Amino acid sequence: MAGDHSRSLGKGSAAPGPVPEGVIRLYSMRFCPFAQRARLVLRAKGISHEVININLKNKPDWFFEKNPFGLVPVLETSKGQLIYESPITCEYLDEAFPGKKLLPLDPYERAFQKMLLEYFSKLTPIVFKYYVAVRDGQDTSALKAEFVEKLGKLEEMLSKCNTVFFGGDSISMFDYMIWPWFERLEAVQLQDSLSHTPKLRRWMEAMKEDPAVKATMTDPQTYKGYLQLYLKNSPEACDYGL
Ligand SMILES: N[C@@H](CCC(=O)N[C@@H](CSCC(=O)c1ccc([N+](=O)[O-])cc1)C(=O)NCC(=O)O)C(=O)O
Repeated sequence: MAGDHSRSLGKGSAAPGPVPEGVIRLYSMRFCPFAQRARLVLRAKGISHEVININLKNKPDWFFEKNPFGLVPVLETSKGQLIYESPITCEYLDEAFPGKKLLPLDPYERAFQKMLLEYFSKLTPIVFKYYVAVRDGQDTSALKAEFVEKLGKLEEMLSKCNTVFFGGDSISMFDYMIWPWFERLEAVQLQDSLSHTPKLRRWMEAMKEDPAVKATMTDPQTYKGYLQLYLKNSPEACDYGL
């Protein structure tokens, strides 16, 4: 069965067959933060799954039949149903499978997590832009200031929660939704942005203890190696380190 660390499928590869009964398939890429969201939820809920990695710099034609936008993550069920867009894949997994519910059951708490996620979605492009600017030797001070300011608001939100995690004293969906970007801060040289956010630092330490987080963790050096190739559009990027 294809796993999290399998080589990616590229142009010319045979399309995978139907998904076996009792399993869900994730189309992923080892270094994608959006796909990592789905991998975290699959692990946290103990869902039996297989992973097919896609070479995003040399995509197979058949992949566009899985997602017309050609992006990972995508879920495929044994009934041939396809689900994409990372928050939608994660909510689907939470609803369709038994076990611990990661989204709160209370309608306001659910809405709160979704509002936080909407806010967080404004931070993710800055991380990527910052890394590109560093690589190109550009002045990064404005991007850094914008990131620090937005992180400060997230710190305030966590402070108001008055708990270790955003949804209480145990991990919930929003924590998993944002973790992949925190894991990459060192690789993109933004870790010092956390110097004025003690609550977020404590949250990160607590996150690192979670089994799903541990199982999907990649070291900063490997991320750096991947990002350098990805930004050069190298077809080797997605298989970096294998
Ligand atoms: N809304 C979608 C977005 C999904 C998405 O964009 N996926 C990238 C793969 S991730 C690209 C990547 O490696 C990367 C690395 C670092 C950072 N960062 O540090 O912020 C961001 C992205 C992709 O498939 N791309 C394929 C394509 O663009 O053709 C969702 O929520 O599902």
